[in-house]
Amino acid sequence: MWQGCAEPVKIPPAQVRHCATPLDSAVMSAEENEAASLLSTVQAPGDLRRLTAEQLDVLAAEIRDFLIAKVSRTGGHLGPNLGVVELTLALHRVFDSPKDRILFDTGHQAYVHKIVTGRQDGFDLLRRRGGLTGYPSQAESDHDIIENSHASTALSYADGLSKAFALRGEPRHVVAVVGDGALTGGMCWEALNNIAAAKNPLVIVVNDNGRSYSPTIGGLADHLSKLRLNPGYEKVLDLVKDSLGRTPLVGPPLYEVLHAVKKGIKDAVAPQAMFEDLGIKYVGPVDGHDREAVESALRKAKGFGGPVIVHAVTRKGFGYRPAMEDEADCLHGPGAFDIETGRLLAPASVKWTGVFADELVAIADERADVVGITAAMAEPTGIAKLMHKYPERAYDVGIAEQHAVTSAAGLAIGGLHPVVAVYATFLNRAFDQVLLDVAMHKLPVTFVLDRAGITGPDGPSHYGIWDMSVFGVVPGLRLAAPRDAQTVREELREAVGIEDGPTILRFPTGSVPADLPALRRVGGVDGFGGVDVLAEHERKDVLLVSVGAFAHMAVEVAGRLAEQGFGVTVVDPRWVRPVPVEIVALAREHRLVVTLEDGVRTGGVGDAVAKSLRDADVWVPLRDLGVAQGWHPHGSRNEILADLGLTAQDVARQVTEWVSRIEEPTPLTSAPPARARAPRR
Ligand SMILES: Cc1ncc(C[n+]2csc(CCOP(=O)(O)OP(=O)(O)O)c2C)c(N)n1
Ligand SMILES: CC(=O)[C@@H](O)[C@H](O)COP(=O)(O)O
Ligand SMILES: [Mg+2]
Repeated sequence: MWQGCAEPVKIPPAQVRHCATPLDSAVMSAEENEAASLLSTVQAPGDLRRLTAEQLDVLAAEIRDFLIAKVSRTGGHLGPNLGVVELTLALHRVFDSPKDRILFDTGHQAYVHKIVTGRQDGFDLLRRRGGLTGYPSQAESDHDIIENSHASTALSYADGLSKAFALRGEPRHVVAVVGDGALTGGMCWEALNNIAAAKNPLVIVVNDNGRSYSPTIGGLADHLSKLRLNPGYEKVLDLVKDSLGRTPLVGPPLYEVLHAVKKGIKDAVAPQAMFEDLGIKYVGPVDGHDREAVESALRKAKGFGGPVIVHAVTRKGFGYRPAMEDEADCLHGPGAFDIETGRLLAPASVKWTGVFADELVAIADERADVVGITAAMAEPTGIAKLMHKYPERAYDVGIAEQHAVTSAAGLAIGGLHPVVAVYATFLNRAFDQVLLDVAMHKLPVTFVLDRAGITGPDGPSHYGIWDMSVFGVVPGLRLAAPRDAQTVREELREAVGIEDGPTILRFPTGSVPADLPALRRVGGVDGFGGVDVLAEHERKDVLLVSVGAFAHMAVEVAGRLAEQGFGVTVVDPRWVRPVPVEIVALAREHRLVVTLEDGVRTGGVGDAVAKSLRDADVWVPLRDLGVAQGWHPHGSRNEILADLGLTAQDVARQVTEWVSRIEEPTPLTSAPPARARAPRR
């Protein structure tokens, strides 16, 4: 099985300058690059069609220079895009976008598409506020369609789009580029089943670089590697045809006989039966870095008149040695990096993920029943640390979150305690599995949601802001939001200690803040639960319920209000869903309750606390702060939080305004005051 990014295949001369030496400094500077003759002349796909083969080779090299120079500054998906330079040039030469529609699955590999569709100037602000998004964007270009960065959706879009064109009688081609990793997602197979049945013209380009982050797992990956390692069926047939064609008399009829038994030949030279048995023609495998070969395969597919797969074999990080030699993930999505070495520029720091990974391994040392599951993201989620120490107790299921959850249910039924680690946003697609396959069966499965809350550069489809609302409705599910490293360790242990239902732990992207010890803990039983008091004052004007990583901000807010004479009690519920009973008791002692969460307000912790107070007949006014419902643009995490008013300064100002509007309680000399009316929202 191919393990690295640096599989020994021929490197076209025009690309050699990035591979001459490990420290090859031939990469042009951004300024030189901008002056590059060919790249600056390409503003639309039509410009590609007037270039010669030699010019296109030089253009491919210039695009690689451009990608390395730009992404080294902004960070982004370098490896995937270096791998699709020739493929994308071929696509835009063979098909006529936007009349023909080119869809990119996941969309992280669409930088070259953006470069050749008039957006080179935007790369200085790639994934930054006001700049290009890291994925296709309809607002940026009518060449773009899928904005969702979640994998395995493109074939379903393509199925629908091709049906629409067929029904409307529009002679437009639909092309979907899907990675071998994305192909491990179940939706792809639901789509292939329908695509085969519909028989509409549809070109599926499998961009097979053998990797998601790490080498792609599973039977499909093995099948693709068999195809990769076999000479292309078409090449063999062409060879047979040529040689037989030159044989007088016997030749041509014999070729026809051979062609008639092509099934046998195919199985022999290119076992792609799986696709053909599905009713989808297969073309390839083709060297995805040989642009002319790719164009030839695409033209063949374009003219086929039905669903057809073009299997392109590429290399992630192609043409840039530090990426090709990066065993972890071929520089899949680095932050800013040094061009000479490929090493990240950001100083090392303790990340939330690392704290989780270390504690998971420590727990696994003590408990043989604890196992880990990742959906093709072992390194990014920290499961890799468990995988290295206990390879038999960590499972990479591919980009298959729904399967991951129900497989975890199976593991739990089998007597184990699975820890499923995914990014918060990706668990959305497995809601039904969490609800009915895990929770309804009261199974001990722990979900660890990394990148919870506003993440930033990846934009709205990556924001992990729905989990506390969506999973808060699951009966028997308990959800914790640690505030620092110490509470990650504590709450992870509490979670794996729960055997009668699912648990969720959620924490944001990036570096973990300093530990914030509690002044005291209220409630909690047998080492589980309890609400931590982080700050308090002799006055009890405001109960500030701070969720997870917002704790430091909340304590700063309390300090700001104390300067104005208002007393704020800051509490961290730790387990936020269901709402701890202690919160209701604490609310009774205050004049105003404010909740603060890195998640959508709708159905979030604030709404849940308000409901708890109502149910307990506690009529203290409550205001909730969190992420407004909507599609928030990309930017840095702090920029987006500031846009949402989620900064200490904004929160302090808002709380001051609210508490100032509530009359001070008058000493009880007459009938108890009428119920305080919650301020109009
Ligand atoms: C549902 C979902 N799960 C996980 C991810 C994270 N992710 C982004 S790219 C990627 C690997 C994709 O591999 P592949 O489709 O082969 O594309 P390549 O990067 O190799 O070009 C993963 C797992 C995602 N975007 N969507
Ligand atoms: C495309 C995708 O889904 C991932 O590559 C994602 O961009 C990774 O995000 P982080 O950089 O936060 O790990
Ligand atoms: Mg791949």
